[in-house]
Formats: sequence, C-alpha cells, structure tokens
Amino acid sequence: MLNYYYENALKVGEIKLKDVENVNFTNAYSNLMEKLENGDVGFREVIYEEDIEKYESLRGFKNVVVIGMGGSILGTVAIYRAISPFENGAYFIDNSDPEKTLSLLKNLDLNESIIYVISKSGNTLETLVNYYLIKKRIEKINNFKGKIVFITNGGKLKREAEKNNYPIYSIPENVPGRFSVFTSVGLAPLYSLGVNISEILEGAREMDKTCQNDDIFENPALLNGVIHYLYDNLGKDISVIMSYVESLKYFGGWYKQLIGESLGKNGYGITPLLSIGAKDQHSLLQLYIDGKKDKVITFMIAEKYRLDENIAFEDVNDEEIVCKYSDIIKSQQKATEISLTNNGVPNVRITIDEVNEKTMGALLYMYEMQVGFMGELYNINAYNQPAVEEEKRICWDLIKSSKKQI
Ligand SMILES: O=P(O)(O)OC[C@H]1O[C@](O)(CO)[C@@H](O)[C@@H]1O
Repeated sequence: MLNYYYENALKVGEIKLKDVENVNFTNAYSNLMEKLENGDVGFREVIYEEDIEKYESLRGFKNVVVIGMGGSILGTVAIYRAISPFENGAYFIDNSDPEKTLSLLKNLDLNESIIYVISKSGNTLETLVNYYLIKKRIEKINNFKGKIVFITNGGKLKREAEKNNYPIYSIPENVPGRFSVFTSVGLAPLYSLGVNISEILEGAREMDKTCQNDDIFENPALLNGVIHYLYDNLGKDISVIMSYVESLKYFGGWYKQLIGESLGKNGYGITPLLSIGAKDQHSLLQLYIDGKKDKVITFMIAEKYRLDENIAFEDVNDEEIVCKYSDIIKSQQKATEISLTNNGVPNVRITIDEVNEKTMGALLYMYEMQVGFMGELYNINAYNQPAVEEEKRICWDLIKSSKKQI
C-alpha cells in the first residue's frame, strides 16, 4: 500500500544509523502513545469511528460546496483532488480572494448543491464572510432545493445554524483542526462527493497498526520524524515534498499547514515546501542540488498510474525507444534521486501502489503520526496555534473601522 525508503538520508553522510539510534525516540514514542491512549489528543480514536450511516442523507446532489479554512477544508481537498483530479461538481471556497470566490459562485447552481459550512471554532472570518455570500444568494431563491450543513463546535456559525435549524455535525474537541480530516470535517463532504470513506478509514487504520511499533526502522512515521528532526538540528530545516504524482499537489497544501502550524513554535520549526516532479526539475532542481544545503527532499511516486499507455518515440539521436509513458516519469524520479544523493542532498522516498482512498488515508495518517512524534521530540505543543490570534484581532478591528467608509 505504502513503502518508505530512507537509506539515502543516511547515505548522504551527515547522519548515520547511530545518530538515529541515539535520538531518544523511545520517549517520544511512549509520550505520544500516552496522549493518544488517554484521549489528550484524539486524532487516532476518530479513525476507528464506525458510525458512517450518519452521512446517509448527504448524497445525491449535483454540486458539493465546501466553505472552510485551514484544517477545515485542506484535508478534504487533498484527498478529493487526488482521487478525482478531473471531476467537476466540487467547489472549494477556501480563501477571501474576491476574484476566485465570486467567479466560482457565478457558475454555481445553489439549488443543485449541498453546501458545507465548516469551522471548528465557528468564528473564522473567511468562512463567516463566504457563508454570508452564499446566504445572500440563497435568500433570492424561491423554494431553495439545496441543502446547507454546518460542521462546527460553537461561535457565530453555530448560533447561525441553530437560528436557521440547519443540520449541525460536531468535531471532537480533542482533535485539532489540522488533524480533523478523518472526522466529519473531511468524511461528510467526501461522502457527498462519492468517495469511499470506509476505504479511507481502512487505509488510516492499516497505517496506525504499522505506527504502533517502537522499532523505529519498522515505523515510517517515527523514522521520518527522527530523520527530519536530526537534519533540522544540522541546519537542514526545509522539508520539500517532491511529488511525481501531480494529483498529490493539494496534499501539499494540507502538509504545509500540518507541519508549519504544528511545529513552528518557540523558535523551532521546519519549513514545508511542495514541488511537482518532473516539471520542477526544470525550475528548482538547480537550487536543490547546487544551492544552499538546507533541505531534506521527500519523493512521492506511484507504483501504478491510473492512466498509462505504451509509446514509441525517437530520442535525440533518432533512435527508437518503446516504453510505457509512466516509465518516463519513473526514470526522471530515479535519476533525480540519484543526482541529489550524489550531491549530498538527503532524501527519502514514499511509494504508494496507486492513488486511491486507501493509500490517501494511509498517507495523511502517517503524517499525522509523524507530526505527533516530532512534537514530542521538540518538546512542544504540536496541537495549538497561539501565534495566529494577534493577526485576527488586528484584522477584525481594521474591518470594523473600514465598514464606516462603505
Ligand atoms: O476550523 P476553524 O475554527 O474555522 O479554523 C480554521 C483554521 O484556522 C486556524 O485556527 C488558524 O487560524 C487553523 O488552526 C484552523 O485549521
């Protein structure tokens, strides 16, 4: 389902096997297991939730609209856009850019839509304003036939849902937003989008069993966390996901928040970046190979591409080559991996059988566990985000002062 290859990260020479063994990962492992077992942190228990019948009434709409920010939408986008990269009918309103939001709403038939308003706090500015943009349009429709569903635990949006008798799903309080993809936050809209959410949970559960192992070389989440932690301590604090599966680009958006918001505290933190192979070989590979040696590269590749065909073409010497189209990108990934390793750039590789519900569930859950372990290694709270609150206060004051000028 998912294979993790780490040898190049040790071959590069700056960290050796003994450095990995010398990290007190046993402590990190037992601390995280304790938090998960006593319910301090709930992102494991939710993947064993059996009650998916509660989503039954949420299918059958032509359009699925999701309004949310950060962890309230990024996981859903990551999974759906990986599984169905070319499908229409999904509308993700995840920013306050008027051009993006209003152009999306222009072509949207709300009567044929199920609209999710998702905000754990219920007070996120963008989600609130984007909801009102939709509300304003719905109020002009006689006999609205669509459906509005709120997924929230409180605040202004919960009060709005209660006032209008909209259905409300709650989010377990011990699951931070960026870890909430395996709760109703992700599962409800994904169910509406026709995704097999049981398979997503099955993938996460299989990865959970793999991660219940304190033998670090059998636990990809723990090992990848320790490798990134060790290299961070050596000044390689940029984590580049280089995916040779373009439909994983939205996974990159989810990864950025998970890593950035969980670990960016008390002066610590690694910087998450996403590159798409093979095309970023023509834009960033020069930097990765010959620029500052401050990065750890994580390759992502699929064993099998869902579309493929045999090709025959002539190379630059007019010699015929016959291969599968996917052999090209696989060769490019391998060549880039060899070149990076030859040039002392540490890299690891995640290979998934193919993109599907099960592998996506496993991939996202692996990173939730990895960040849990890394929070223990850095001895920080990986589950809050206090630094983002100041901007929100300043912004609300600015908006309130600006409204007099309208
Ligand atoms: O789900 P909410 O409460 O709307 O929060 C959205 C996002 O905003 C943050 O709180 C950061 O501002 C994230 O942690 C969270 O995922």
